[in-house]
Amino acid sequence: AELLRRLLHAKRLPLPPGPPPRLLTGNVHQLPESEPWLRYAEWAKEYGPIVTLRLFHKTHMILNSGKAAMALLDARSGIYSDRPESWMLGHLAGRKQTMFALSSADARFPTYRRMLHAGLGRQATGAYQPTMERQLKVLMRGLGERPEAFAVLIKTYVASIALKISYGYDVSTDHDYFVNLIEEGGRVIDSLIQPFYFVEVFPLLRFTPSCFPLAFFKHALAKSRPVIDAIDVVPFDWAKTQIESGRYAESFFSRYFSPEDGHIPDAEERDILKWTASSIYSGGAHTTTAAITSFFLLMSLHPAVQARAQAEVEAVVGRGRLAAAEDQKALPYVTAVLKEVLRWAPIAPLGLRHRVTKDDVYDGYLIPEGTTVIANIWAITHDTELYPDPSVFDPARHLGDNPQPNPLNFVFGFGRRVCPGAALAEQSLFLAMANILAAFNISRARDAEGSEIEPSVEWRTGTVTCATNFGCRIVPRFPDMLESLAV
Ligand code: HEM
Repeated sequence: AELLRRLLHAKRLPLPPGPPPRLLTGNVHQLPESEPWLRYAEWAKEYGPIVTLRLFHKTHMILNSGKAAMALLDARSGIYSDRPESWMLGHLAGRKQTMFALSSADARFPTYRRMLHAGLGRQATGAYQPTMERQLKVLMRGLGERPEAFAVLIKTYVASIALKISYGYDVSTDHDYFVNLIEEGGRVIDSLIQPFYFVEVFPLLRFTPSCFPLAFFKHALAKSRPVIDAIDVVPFDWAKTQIESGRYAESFFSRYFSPEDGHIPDAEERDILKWTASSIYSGGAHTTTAAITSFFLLMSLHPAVQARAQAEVEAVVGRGRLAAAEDQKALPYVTAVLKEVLRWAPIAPLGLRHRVTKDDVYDGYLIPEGTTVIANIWAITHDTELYPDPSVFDPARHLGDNPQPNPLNFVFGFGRRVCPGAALAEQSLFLAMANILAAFNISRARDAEGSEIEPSVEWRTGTVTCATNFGCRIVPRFPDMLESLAV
């Protein structure tokens, strides 16, 4: 009765405030084309930590404080863990059952999460150490030989780990067939999300003939579908053939396709395996690549931080071996660098969208069922109450008796949808950062006269953001150290 009373009362409560919408289109005209998280954070100063936007008839709420995000997405995750529907990508492009889009009400949801937890959680990541170490050596030798190619070397390092863990596949070169295939598919998916398609607002448009003026989305789909489908199907078929031939490496795929108890997966189980295995690359590749790229940028800009971290690695690990996951506890400053990189430049600044499945009330405001809820992770990690002087890059804020809140609790998302790859990401980032610090000096790029160039960084706008268009100088500290890294 109390709940009913609360809900009836709730219907009369106001929505959290936001910029005034237009009659039909709502706030569509105010949405910024680039780095929207900055504008949302500005609006929060004017309207409060939760900002309501209306996009045509759909209500969106942006959570701009850690307090609101944790109170709703973590503490009430039972009703805040669904995903909003996407007609274009989910229904029409056939990606409704990817890990990222799957409804939390779907019977498969707990199975997906359980499988990824078992395959990527803290316990499992230890088994991937040899793979990571091998790829790390390839990365470090590559940086020694062609430092100017650092962006592509980072991408290959991350892709190699993801494809080995997911399918047991070895990436051969910087221009690997699988990597190119999945990257191309990812670009096409982005192109289906970025432009605005009317079918998202008027789903009935999906029944119109292709020649109908507003049905141009059908042409985009017809061109994209084969490229998108290949992302999940081609690696799946490859791994299946390997297992059937008896020559395969242990992987997430082999563990479920050919389990120790000899169980033969049925069609439903194979479909589940297809989507979960492919989410490892799709979820892990661009994110981890972007984080290592930010690390290079930030080290080039902050030589004192770099020198302190290098001294720590040298004192604990020395020069005779690579830093391993077990060293992390003894390397608090390097760990603080990792946290600060992800705080200063959160990789998924707006996370992934959640959907509320029941009317809710927070701080005197109504959050109606069906609302799309977005955590502005960038605003949270730049909240002056949590992180004084948030624009200053200072790893020391994470050290001492009173460290500032651990940003890893925000940057990987929230509640039942929290990133299942967080432990793996942390480990591969730690290994890359500690070992690169041990072996290289990173500084600003230089012009022809040898003067340092101030980088003019651009941040790509998308689900995953990444620093682009900057150069840096990467010089081996001890050349003989790289020579000893036989793969
Ligand atoms: C620095 C690296 C990474 C960052 C910053 C990151 C961040 C995130 C965020 C913010 C979400 C959305 C959570 C939410 O909805 O609240 C997410 C989801 C996800 N991430 Fe990550 N991630 C990273 C690395 C990885 C890795 C390495 C993998 C896999 C190997 C991975 C797989 C996934 C998957 C499958 C989801 C979807 C979960 C779901 O919808 O239930 N991520 N990640």
